[in-house]
Amino acid sequence: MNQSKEERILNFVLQHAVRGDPQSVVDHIDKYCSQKEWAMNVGAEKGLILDKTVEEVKPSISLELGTYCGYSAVRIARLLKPNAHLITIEFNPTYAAIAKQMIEFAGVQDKVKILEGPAEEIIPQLKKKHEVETLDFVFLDHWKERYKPDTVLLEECGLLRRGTVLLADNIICPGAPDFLSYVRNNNRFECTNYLSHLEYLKVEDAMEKAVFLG
Ligand SMILES: Cn1cnc(CNC(=O)c2cc(-c3ccc(F)cc3)cc(O)c2O)c1
Ligand SMILES: [Mg+2]
Repeated sequence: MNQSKEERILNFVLQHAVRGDPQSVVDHIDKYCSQKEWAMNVGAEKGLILDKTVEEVKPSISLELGTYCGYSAVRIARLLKPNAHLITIEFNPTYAAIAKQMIEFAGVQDKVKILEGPAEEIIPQLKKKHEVETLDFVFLDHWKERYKPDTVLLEECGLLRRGTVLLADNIICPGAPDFLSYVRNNNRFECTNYLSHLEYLKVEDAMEKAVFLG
């Protein structure tokens, strides 16, 4: 049976990256996806914006929406302080299985919990089932039309606190217009735009940081 693109990315990492070295895993995914096959990882350029935000927030508990192959989960986990954790939600079971192997190869499995299913079903379970109080950092990188409804759901579930930082990928391409107008016109969010480029291409893209003011 033919391999999927995501399996080819994973196999390239398993064969060429250094086991237990998250930076090596990130670098090899970027090498494969820039030279062989494009894939929707946040990539190195926007990845630096993600890194700077994680380093600034120093989150104890982070949530990622949209795991895909685990690139940004590994990217975030490599910067987390001891005893800090990342919960990452992936709807697609095939992607989740690839990401699990990627995260384990990188050696960050003790910092990352992958939850499979629709974010709108899992978010309401985070407090009771996954012992989350409030979130320090949220990276939105799943279906773009879900950014706004899932942000509203996070607030309704009491998962945001004063200072919770949301960082959203793909604000220009593919775009998340309803999310952007929601957070920018809502006086309970302080927004900052970071102009960048779509992963592995010269196409313009941007990330939006939205700090919840409580
Ligand atoms: C199927 N699926 C499972 N998860 C998701 C959520 N992610 C995206 O949709 C996504 C898409 C693109 C993109 C695709 C085609 C194109 F021409 C330009 C950009 C880039 C990204 O960084 C993304 O995060 C989609
Ligand atoms: Mg993205």
